[in-house]
Amino acid sequence: MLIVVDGIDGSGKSTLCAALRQSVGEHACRVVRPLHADHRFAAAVRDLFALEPDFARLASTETQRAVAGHYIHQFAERVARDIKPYLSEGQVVVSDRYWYSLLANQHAFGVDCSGWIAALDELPRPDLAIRLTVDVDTAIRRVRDRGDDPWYDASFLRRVDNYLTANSPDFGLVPVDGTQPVTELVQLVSERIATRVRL
Ligand SMILES: Nc1ncnc2c1ncn2[C@@H]1O[C@H](COP(=O)(O)OP(=O)(O)OP(=O)(O)O)[C@@H](O)[C@H]1O
Ligand SMILES: Cc1cn([C@H]2C[C@H](O)[C@@H](COP(=O)(O)O)O2)c(=O)[nH]c1=O
Repeated sequence: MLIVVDGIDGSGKSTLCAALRQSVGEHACRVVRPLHADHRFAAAVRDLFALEPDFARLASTETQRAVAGHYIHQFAERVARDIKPYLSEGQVVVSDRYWYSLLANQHAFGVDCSGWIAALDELPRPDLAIRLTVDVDTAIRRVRDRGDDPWYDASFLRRVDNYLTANSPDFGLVPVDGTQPVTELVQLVSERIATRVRL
């Protein structure tokens, strides 16, 4: 079974994924982060931001398209390596992000990746995909309280959020209030999983 937890940075994805693994049982459940950025690559991208503060506005450049292509190919490779074999073994795989937020991030940079959707839709379809909803200011405050210095600003995250909100029905992403206590989120997701298993 494939469970996807998506949402903007700071929405609580990693926290919920870890709690779900505890709830399902560590032996039967894997948490994967197929979009987690390669540190050297991410550092190089951040250097570009430092050199050119308007980088996000130069999104239609070949550089940003190349970054998008890198993330999409890396994602497909990680799905093949870290998700598919474990689904075949009957494990529960909980994916922290899926291609939904990948496309949302590219959209926020101004790169239209809608041409990729048909190919991405060939990858394993989640049995349940939720989008944790948290307002952008709360999300950024959470990231800072966590001790991180976000590389994006509120307007970037708002563009990501708007894309995810607008495309949730088409992507089959179920919105879930991410400000609820983690214990309640785990219970809610577990109930939805049970419903689907019965179907
Ligand atoms: N339901 C919640 N209520 C209150 N605080 C939460 C909740 N879930 C997570 N947090 C806190 O918010 C912060 C961000 O959570 P987390 O790291 O899980 O978000 P994330 O969506 O995985 O972020 P990123 O995409 O940046 O990795 C953490 O400090 C976490 O403890
Ligand atoms: C720097 C940078 C990042 N992204 C995307 C790639 C991923 O979807 C997220 C980062 O995910 P993480 O779990 O927080 O590591 O951001 C991008 O599309 N373009 C970029 O330049």
